[in-house]
Amino acid sequence: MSDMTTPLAPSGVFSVPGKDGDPSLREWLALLKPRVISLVVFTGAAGMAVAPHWPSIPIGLITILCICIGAGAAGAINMWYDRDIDAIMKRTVVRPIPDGRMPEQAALVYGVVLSVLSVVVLWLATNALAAGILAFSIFFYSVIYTMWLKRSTPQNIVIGGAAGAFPPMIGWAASMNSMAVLPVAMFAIVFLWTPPHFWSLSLYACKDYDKAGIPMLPVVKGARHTRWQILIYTFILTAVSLVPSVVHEVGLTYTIVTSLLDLGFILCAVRVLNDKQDAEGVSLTKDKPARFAFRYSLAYLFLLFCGLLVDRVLLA
Ligand code: HEM
Ligand SMILES: CC(C)=CCC/C(C)=C/CC/C(C)=C/COP(=O)(O)OP(=O)(O)O
Repeated sequence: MSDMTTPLAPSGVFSVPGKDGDPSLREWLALLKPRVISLVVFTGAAGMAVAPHWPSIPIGLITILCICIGAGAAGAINMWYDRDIDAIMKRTVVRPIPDGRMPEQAALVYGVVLSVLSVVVLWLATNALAAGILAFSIFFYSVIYTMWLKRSTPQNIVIGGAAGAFPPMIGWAASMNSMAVLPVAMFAIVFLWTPPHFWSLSLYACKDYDKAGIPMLPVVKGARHTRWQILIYTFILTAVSLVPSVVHEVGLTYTIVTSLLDLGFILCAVRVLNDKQDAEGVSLTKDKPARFAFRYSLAYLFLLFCGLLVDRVLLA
């Protein structure tokens, strides 16, 4: 267990320029966490598409681009602030800043400029509501989660998960310039999905987080506690995932697809709970059920939103 009383702060020791001169396009792209934001952007596009009225195709594309750039910019600010801990963890040491391929100030300027650009363009192209939620999500992820919660509480993900849950509301607001039950339900689904998504990964990345002094749940409360929390949140998620059906915003297709996905997620969480490897309170890094649950979480969210799209758009 780590001493959580003195969270690490960025030290400024990585202010070296890129190894081979200026960073290449590859480094600039890597700062945007492209793989992670692909799913974030998909949920945002889904929020826009399930709304009763669509914006024109150019405005729709600009909205998707702004969510993409805004989420990526928040990721760049996250990587700038986390450069000290990213240099300690095996999973993140290859990132452009700790690897010395990206000057740290350049990453910060890039993140801030792209954040402002994405919000202003979205405002001009759509409305203040959509732009305001995007601005709040960027602030929430880069300041509230990254600079505060991540290093100070094991509940970091539970609260910080809100940042990644806003894109469906941004998409809907871009289409409608108003809010409704369905986008709020989509927010709640992503919000409640985040703990089982992340805690599954944190079970097998626990040593890294411990080494970096980050109070992730398995580091502070142990693996058994985390396994129970994954199961509890999975149950809550499965209940909330059916809210769109209960409020008659979707039909049988979504309900069937989501019920099957829910069943699979519960089975994953039960397997994670029953994993005996840490019965002595020690978590090993080769946690196969947790690795599977993490991958399943990604498929779950993608397919659930596909179900929603099929139900609301194709079969409407
Ligand atoms: C605070 C909330 C979240 C945390 C702390 C979190 C954490 C993580 C971490 C640590 C990884 C591994 C990334 C890597 O190895 O570079 C990851 C992967 C991923 N996350 Fe999350 N996540 C969160 C929310 C989300 C949300 C809201 C989405 C999408 C809606 C998402 C989608 C993904 C995807 C697609 C990957 C896989 C990336 C790959 O294949 O490399 N995450 N997440
Ligand atoms: C529109 C908008 C701003 C959306 C935000 C999107 C968002 C919150 C994505 C979160 C995804 C993510 C990789 C979190 C990891 O945080 P981490 O820093 O704990 O993970 P790390 O250790 O891999 O850096």
